Formats: sequence, structure tokens, C-alpha cells
Amino acid sequence: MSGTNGQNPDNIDYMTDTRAIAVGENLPGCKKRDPIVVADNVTRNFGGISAVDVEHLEIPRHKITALIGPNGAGKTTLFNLLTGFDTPNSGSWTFEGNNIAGVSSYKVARMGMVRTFQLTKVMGKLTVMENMRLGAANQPGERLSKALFKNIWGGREREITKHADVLLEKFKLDTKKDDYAASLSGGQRKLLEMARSLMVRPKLVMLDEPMAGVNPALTQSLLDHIKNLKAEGMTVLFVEHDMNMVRHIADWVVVMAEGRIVAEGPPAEVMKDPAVIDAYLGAHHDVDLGDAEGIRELEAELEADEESIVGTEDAGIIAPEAIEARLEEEEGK
Ligand SMILES: Nc1ncnc2c1ncn2[C@@H]1O[C@H](COP(=O)(O)OP(=O)(O)OP(=O)(O)O)[C@@H](O)[C@H]1O
Repeated sequence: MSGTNGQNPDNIDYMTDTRAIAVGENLPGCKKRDPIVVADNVTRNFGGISAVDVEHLEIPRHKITALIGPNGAGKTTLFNLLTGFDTPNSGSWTFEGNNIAGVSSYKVARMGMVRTFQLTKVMGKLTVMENMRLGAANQPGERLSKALFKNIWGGREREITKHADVLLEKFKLDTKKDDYAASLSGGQRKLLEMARSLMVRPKLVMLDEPMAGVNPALTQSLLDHIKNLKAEGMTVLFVEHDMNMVRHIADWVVVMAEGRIVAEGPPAEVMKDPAVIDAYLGAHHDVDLGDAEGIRELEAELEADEESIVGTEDAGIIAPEAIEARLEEEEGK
């Protein structure tokens, strides 16, 4: 699956690309072969608490990176800072080589770096489709009011609606597009928030605990969607507590504790790192994070799932071809 959305000009199969992610050793703050985000000396204090104190961090492009760490480690605060939802005490960072420290969250999204929230921010009193249109309002040239009032908008509006239709179908929310978002389950809201974030055709998707509070059936579907983002050429950074999820889908893991990066590397390696076990489990050193029975079960389940479209030709979440095909279909009616 490659080259469908203009994000993969070199036609690389991102699902099977095994080139090294880091340059040199897998150490905290290590340089990456191809970083999409580079952050330096980012600090954020709340009163006497140092919530974030990151000396150097690079997020690898076209990979799925998990940001893990115990409660209060600073993961959400780091997300807030990088995406312009909070202001640091110090620090600088770039996205695709552009300095975006101090840039508003709205502009950051328009540049192709989007995020979802731990507690979803879908608008309950708007329909599913209206929420999707709001996502498009983050695109250059779009206005929130225009996004909602389609009659004054013509062709562009049609294209946006078709894009939303394709996404809603992929996320299995198409039958709910006229329902109020408030009527969706917690898991469906997470799916909607993810689908909505894709309306800007982002390059980097940042998900804050996407699997939290989601039932097992939807968890599986969310995992597939996250993998599909990578198959489509996007980069994913997600916060997660559940090691099984991390082990299953992450190419790279960054571990935070007390505001700092304490380890980085591929999941299997990081989960055996004593610094990680210390940070995570405190006294329970006998637990092997890399060898839980649950991980094997989840893997078997995903392999057996016929609806799982990971890495297949059907994985075209935001492929322009799919949108064009729909427009043609419509015109032919
Ligand atoms: N707005 C705030 N005001 C004061 N303290 C805050 C604020 N936001 C975060 N903190 C503190 O900063 C630290 C880091 O919090 P943060 O929410 O970033 O951690 P986290 O790793 O995302 O935790 P969790 O996994 O529980 O979501 C914590 O000690 C938290 O209490």
C-alpha cells in the first residue's frame, strides 16, 4: 500500500521498511535517520513541578511511535506543548524542518500536524457529518462558518463531503453520519475524532490514549486504523498505557518518567530495559513486559480477523482516487 495520497513519492512500502530508525545506538534523545519532529530543551513547570524536561527528542517519519510512561510522567503535557495547546518555559522544536514553537494549535494543524485528546473533543450537539466538516475547517482557506453552511460553498463543499463520506465509511460511522455525536459510544467518539483529524490530510497524527475506555471490538478496529495511517505514508505518535498495544503496533517506543526521556528503542528492547521496568513497575521487577500471554492472544486475534485490512490494497483511508471515484459515481447518477 503506497503512493495513494501523495505522501509517498518514493513509493516505499512503509509496512515492510526495515531500515534502522536511529542513527547509532538506541539511547534517550538519539538522532533518527529521518525525523519529522525535532525538539530541543523543552521545559514546562507547574509551580514547583517539572512536568516536562526534554533535552532532545526526534520522532521518526513514517513510523508508529508510542510515548509511554507512568501517570504524571509528562506525556500529555509534551503533546500539548508540541501542538501549540500549551506554552513551554523554554525550548524549540521543528516540524518538517519548520520552527513551530509558539505557533498556534490551529496553524500547527493546518501545517499537517494534528492530534486527538485523552477525553475526546467531538461536539455532541453537532451531527457526525458536521463534526467532520469542522475538521476540514482546519484546512488552508477554510472557515468554520463555511464548513457548517454548505449551500454557500459549491464544489469545494462537495469534495469535503465526499472526503468525509470515505473516511466515515472506513471508520464504520457512515450509518451514523446524521446522528448527533452525543449519541455515539465512547469508542465511536474516539473513531470520529480520529476520522475528523484526517480531514486535513495530515502528515503527523498524534493520538492521546486512543485505546483508553474503548471496548475490545473497537480496540481492534482502532489498532487497524492506526496501522493504516502508516501504510498510507503518515507518521503516528501515540500515548498509551497498555504495553500489549504498544508491543503490537509500535515501531519505536519513547519512555518518559518525571518529565524526562529515560529510554528509547524498538518495543521488545525497551520493555526489557531496567530503567523502564523501574519507572513503570516500581518494585514488581519480576514481571516480564515483553512476554505476556495477552500479547500472543491479541496477535492471534488480529491475524484471524477477516475485516482487518492492515497493509492490504483496501487500506486507502484518504486516497484521492477513492474520493474521485465517488464524485464520478455521483455525477453518473
Ligand atoms: N495544568 C496543570 N496544572 C498543574 N499541574 C499540571 C497541569 N498539567 C499537568 N500537571 C502536572 O504535570 C505533571 C505531568 O502531567 P501529565 O498529565 O503531562 O502526565 P501524563 O504522563 O500525561 O500522565 P497520565 O498518564 O496520567 O495522563 C503531573 O505532575 C501533573 O500533575
